[in-house]
Amino acid sequence: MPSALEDELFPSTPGKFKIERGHGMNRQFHRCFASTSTMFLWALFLIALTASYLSFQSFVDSGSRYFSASWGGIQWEKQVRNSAQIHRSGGMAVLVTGAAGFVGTHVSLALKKRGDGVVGIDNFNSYYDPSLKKARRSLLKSHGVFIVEGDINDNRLLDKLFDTVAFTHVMHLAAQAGVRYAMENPHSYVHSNIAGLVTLLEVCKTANPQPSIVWASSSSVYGLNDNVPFSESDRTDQPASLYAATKKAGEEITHTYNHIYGLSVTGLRFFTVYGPWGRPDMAYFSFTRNILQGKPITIYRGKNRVDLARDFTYIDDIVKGCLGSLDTSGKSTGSGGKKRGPAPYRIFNLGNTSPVTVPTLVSILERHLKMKAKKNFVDMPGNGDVPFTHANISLARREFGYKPTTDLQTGLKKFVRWYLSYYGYNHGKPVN
Ligand SMILES: O=C(O)[C@H]1O[C@H](OP(=O)(O)OP(=O)(O)OC[C@H]2O[C@@H](n3ccc(=O)[nH]c3=O)[C@H](O)[C@@H]2O)[C@H](O)[C@@H](O)[C@H]1O
Repeated sequence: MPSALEDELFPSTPGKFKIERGHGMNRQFHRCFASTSTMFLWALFLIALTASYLSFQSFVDSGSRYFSASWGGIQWEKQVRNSAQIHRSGGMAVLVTGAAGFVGTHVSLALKKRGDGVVGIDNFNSYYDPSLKKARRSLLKSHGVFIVEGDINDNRLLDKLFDTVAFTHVMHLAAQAGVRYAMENPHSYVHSNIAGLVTLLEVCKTANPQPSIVWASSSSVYGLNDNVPFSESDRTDQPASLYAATKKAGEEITHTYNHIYGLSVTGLRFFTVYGPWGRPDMAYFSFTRNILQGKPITIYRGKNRVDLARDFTYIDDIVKGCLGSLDTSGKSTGSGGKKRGPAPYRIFNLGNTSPVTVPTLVSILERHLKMKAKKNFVDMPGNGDVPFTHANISLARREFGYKPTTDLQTGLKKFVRWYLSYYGYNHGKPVN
């Protein structure tokens, strides 16, 4: 015989109540009460079931994150320590964020070649083809540089890295780059350029000893400034894109950490960096790809059909600027999260000082590729672009002898040579 409760919870047929259970007000009331409590118990049961499913799911998620973490363990620590070994007297141990990126790869290589210790960190995101980032990683690996796969928002990983190596410097190049993409995916800029930066600074501030920090700001912070050439003292409170706004915010945020915690900080305003192993999202790179594939390219034009111009800067010059900044960065003064005295806070333009228009860039590429571009000229859409950039580099020259030596013609020649060999072209034709 089923109990009364069982009977209520699991009525054998829905019509059963009507037929078997009584008549009159009392019965009606009982029936109503019984069905309400049944529903209530069912609801409780379902809630409990959902809650246990969700907590199981989160256990599985965190468990798999833990077990599939691509960092940690004795072997991993050994790789990190080996990569960080210094092979010259007075050398530095540098943590390079965004090491599988364009600038990150070149800077890591240059540091390693002169005997500094280098450990990279990169999240290998898919903003552009991750296979290019993996190829850069292989290049670095062949020179003894180890890149940890992880995100700068992961403070446990950063803490672990600082526990493993007493980094003297951080070269912070990890960022969400690209001016126009900010309209498509604004949150990725906040995630990397703001939240990631703060996570990194929090770890650096408590590290003992504190490292000196050199990081990538951008020429885009000048925004609508029209003082030419752009000097570090010019106004930077009129950003034209969210990308620029996050880089400007980075300058303010790093200033705060310098002021409160005594971190030595140098911000570098890069001017449209180009060269071998570059970024496929940038104009010179995507133009090259399209010209070779016979596809049209879009060339933006400013107000009154004025050509846009950029102070294109070759990667080797930028690398010299980065190394010069690291070498002259001065020490952080804090320890255990406390400031012990004032520390350097610096900002430098790293540009080329000779702006070139975008149509001229295209004609140089046509010459090197020996192919004509199919050009579509369109009015510059309101997507964050600025009409021109032009760097005054006298501060960097004075401070660490920064002197760019590669003009666009020469730099693009080197880029095209790399492009053709990397993507397997022979005399302009793809090699199968
Ligand atoms: O100095 C910086 O701080 C930034 O430099 C770079 O931004 P930009 O100077 O905008 O470079 P890039 O995209 O190559 O466009 C170059 C020119 O081609 C024009 N452009 C672009 C695309 C296109 O299809 N057509 C076109 O005319 C375009 O209008 C522009 O005039 C970095 O990407 C950025 O991450 C940041 O580091």
